[in-house]
Amino acid sequence: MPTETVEGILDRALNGHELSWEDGVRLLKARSPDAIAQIRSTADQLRQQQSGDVVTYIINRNINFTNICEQHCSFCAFRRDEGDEGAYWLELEQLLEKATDAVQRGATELCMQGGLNPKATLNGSSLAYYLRIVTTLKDAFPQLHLHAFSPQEVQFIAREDGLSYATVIAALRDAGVNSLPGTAAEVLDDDVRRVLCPEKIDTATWLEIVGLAHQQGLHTTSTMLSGHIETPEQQIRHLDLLRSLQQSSLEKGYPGITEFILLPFVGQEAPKPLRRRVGRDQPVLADALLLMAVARIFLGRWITNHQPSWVKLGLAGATEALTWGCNDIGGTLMEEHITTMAGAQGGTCMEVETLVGAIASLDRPYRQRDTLYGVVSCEKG
Ligand SMILES: C[S@@+](CC[C@H](N)C(=O)[O-])C[C@H]1O[C@@H](n2cnc3c(N)ncnc32)[C@H](O)[C@@H]1O
Ligand SMILES: Nc1c(NC[C@H](O)[C@H](O)[C@H](O)CO)[nH]c(=O)[nH]c1=O
Ligand SMILES: N[C@@H](Cc1ccc(O)cc1)C(=O)O
Ligand code: SF4
Repeated sequence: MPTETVEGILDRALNGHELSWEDGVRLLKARSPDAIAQIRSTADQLRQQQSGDVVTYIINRNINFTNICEQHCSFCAFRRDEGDEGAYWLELEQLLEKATDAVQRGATELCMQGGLNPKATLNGSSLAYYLRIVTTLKDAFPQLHLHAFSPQEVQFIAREDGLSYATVIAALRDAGVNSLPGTAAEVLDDDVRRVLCPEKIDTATWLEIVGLAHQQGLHTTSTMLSGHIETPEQQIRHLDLLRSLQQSSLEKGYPGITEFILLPFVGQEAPKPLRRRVGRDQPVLADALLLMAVARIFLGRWITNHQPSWVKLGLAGATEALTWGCNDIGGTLMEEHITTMAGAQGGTCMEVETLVGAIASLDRPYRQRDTLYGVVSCEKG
């Protein structure tokens, strides 16, 4: 059978057909400027059909409560051993101060994740320690959305305390966690994971924990760490797994994945072996843009919110991504450590005026959203 043209594949996508893995790989391997322009234009049309012209943003704050981590992911410049220079572990009062400041600045969300610190326990329990963080913040700010703890952190707590994933997720939820970040996905391919994050949960476990979070009534986001050793085939396999997981969660009437965020690898200060192997310090914008466009086309109606990372691509790069299928510019973040420590150039904080200015520069309307893409009322409180 002759291979279908890129145009043929894009036509099918525009007509609402689901693309196969082969179709996706074909698109990602396109090299001619014409084909790439067609992919961009299709992603932009689908963005328009699926989420309209409005570009959303969120007022949120990152809090990374510790960088002490027992794992050694080969891309991670954030982690430290206890006692290392730069190792930190925030007290509850410091978390409360940061949350108070965030609320005063209009935040609706705290995005919280950290290192995997076996000493972070309360009465010998890792879960009790995490629950105390959650209840402390929620008691002070019940209205604040806690978007917290990656599937890897859920597995860490479960392992430390000998509990099931479902028990951990339910306890976090009952204490006030409102949704889970879909980090630790990296590339959902166990060959890639053996090199990138050999100590992390495997592909099946990531999918299991995110599926369980949905089953327990929590939305999650989804991410991909791109631009290191992975192949186009592995990138599409990752998107395919996200799409199937979303189909299965929504079919059962569970909440699902709210958005897809591409996280291009920043190598500058990353540990030397991977940095040398990848051979570049900053992401290649053109590669990230093409992948974001293909993600919009491939995920189709199943995941309709797409966010670039201004931390990793810079605000100009993230703004350009809004014309390659993205419909959200992300959060104000207020602070960012993980990729900034890896040498990211995009900055650590954005003012609302800066984000909406970037959106307006494309003549697109903007709107503040909450974590689940709901409307945030204009009243300031
Ligand atoms: C640092 S972890 C924090 C939560 C938890 N320790 C975990 O690994 O799930 C959050 C995510 O940051 C991203 N990240 C870390 N280092 C990065 C780098 N050098 N470039 C781009 N993204 C990075 C990875 O995708 C990782 O899953
Ligand atoms: N928090 C980081 C993001 N994006 C996440 C959003 O800000 C937000 O938490 C999510 O959309 C849920 O509402 N992207 C990064 O590259 N780095 C971050 O630290
Ligand atoms: N994935 C997180 C955001 C995030 C991404 C990259 C990071 O380094 C940190 C946080 C989310 O779901 O919102
Ligand atoms: S990515 Fe997360 S688990 Fe891996 S070393 Fe960094 S902080 Fe630890």
